[in-house]
Amino acid sequence: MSKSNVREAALDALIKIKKNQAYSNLLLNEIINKKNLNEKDVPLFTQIVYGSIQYQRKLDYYLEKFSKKPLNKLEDWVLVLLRLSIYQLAFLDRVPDHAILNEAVTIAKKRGHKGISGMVNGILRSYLREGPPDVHDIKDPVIKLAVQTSHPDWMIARWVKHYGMETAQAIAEANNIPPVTSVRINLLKNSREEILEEMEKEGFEVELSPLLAEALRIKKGNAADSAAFQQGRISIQDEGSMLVARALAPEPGDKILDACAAPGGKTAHIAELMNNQGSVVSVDIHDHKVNLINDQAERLDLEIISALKGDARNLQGFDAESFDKILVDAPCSGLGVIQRKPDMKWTKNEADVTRLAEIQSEIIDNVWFLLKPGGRLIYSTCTIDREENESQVEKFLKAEPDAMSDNSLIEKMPETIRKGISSTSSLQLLPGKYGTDGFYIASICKVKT
Ligand SMILES: C[S@@+](CC[C@H](N)C(=O)[O-])C[C@H]1O[C@@H](n2cnc3c(N)ncnc32)[C@H](O)[C@@H]1O
Repeated sequence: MSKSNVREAALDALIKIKKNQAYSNLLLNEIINKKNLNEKDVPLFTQIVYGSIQYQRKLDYYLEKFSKKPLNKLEDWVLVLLRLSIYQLAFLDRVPDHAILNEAVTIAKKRGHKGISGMVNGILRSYLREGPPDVHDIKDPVIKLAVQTSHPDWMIARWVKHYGMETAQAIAEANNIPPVTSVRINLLKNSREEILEEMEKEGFEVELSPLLAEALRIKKGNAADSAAFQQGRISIQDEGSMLVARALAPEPGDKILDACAAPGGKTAHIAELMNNQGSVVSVDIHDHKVNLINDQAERLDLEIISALKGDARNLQGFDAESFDKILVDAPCSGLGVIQRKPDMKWTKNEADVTRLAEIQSEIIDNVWFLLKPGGRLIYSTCTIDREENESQVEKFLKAEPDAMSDNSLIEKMPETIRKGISSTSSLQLLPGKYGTDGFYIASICKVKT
């Protein structure tokens, strides 16, 4: 397959992603198969698609300088074609500039009228002649950082407000670095050393996790292809996510409620830590997602998990004070996982944060009565927004007379992380800091009255 076909495939993928408002590996695989892309072309295809989304804001800043029409007046496919072409010119050096320009013009001729191919030609030629506009010319520091690191202004403005300029910059820069892939060892089936040795023999490059005794970091290779994954002896999971089950500290024989459980990553980890003894009731609001929890449980041979459909804002059929520990891994804006899902920068907005914060608060309020006195509730999200995190927990603690922050959380966290946090009952992992996703974890206990 020629490189131009790879670019057409990337164009189709980006148009679909724009239309569906979601980047997904499933969609990329579908296009790879449909377009019959060779294995050797897949990395370039993926890089063009991923990079054009990741750097969209910066690419638009470049395009705005050379386009006579405002970008929102261009047809979707034309804007996408311009973005992917500028992305290659600005960020990739393995294809010569003239080839990128010629192919963009050929695609524009094939899909549109002469005026469009002329416009594409003009914009790209001007970019090549004059080079990208200097981001340093932007006066407003928030907008400058937003363009430099390719984020929406509102997101950067919130991080500056919540964390200050320096940390906001570190977060935004970390979002453009490839994420760490880690796997969780099913310690009921094998030791970490056994898996390390086995995966290395299979050709993977693997490292011990500096944070968790049940985790490995995968430096090279797709862990889903390993025998250990296919035989239910490991799971692919971020280490930040693993720390949530550690914070819950489940013990064999416990009765646990996982109130927002699908696809079941944390549920499965909890059941493994319980040595498959006791019970984990795993609820999710979506029917099809409940099946995913069952699939996990079956794949890993975890028999103590009961998955069911339910709305955690109004759970029926359980006795009050019947659970030893509750996990609320709440639906959230996901702003801690932009490294993995760059499309979220363009699909989420501030209203989503506020809407989700309301749901989160309803969920904690409504599951609280199910916790035994002396029990603990872990509230976690994969976002870094204070409205969904600290503010949520503060509000809950104020409203519930029998709720108290649980200062034993810190003892359950790895030494490296302990050193870097000021609270003993909650922590905010920021992207890039420990090689994890951005996660918030808070521990709340129910006082015995
Ligand atoms: C962050 S995800 C949970 C991830 C999961 N804990 C894991 O580790 O695999 C949040 C989940 O909450 C579910 N959800 C959203 N609203 C809910 C509600 N009102 N009641 C129960 N589940 C809900 C979503 O379907 C989604 O699967």
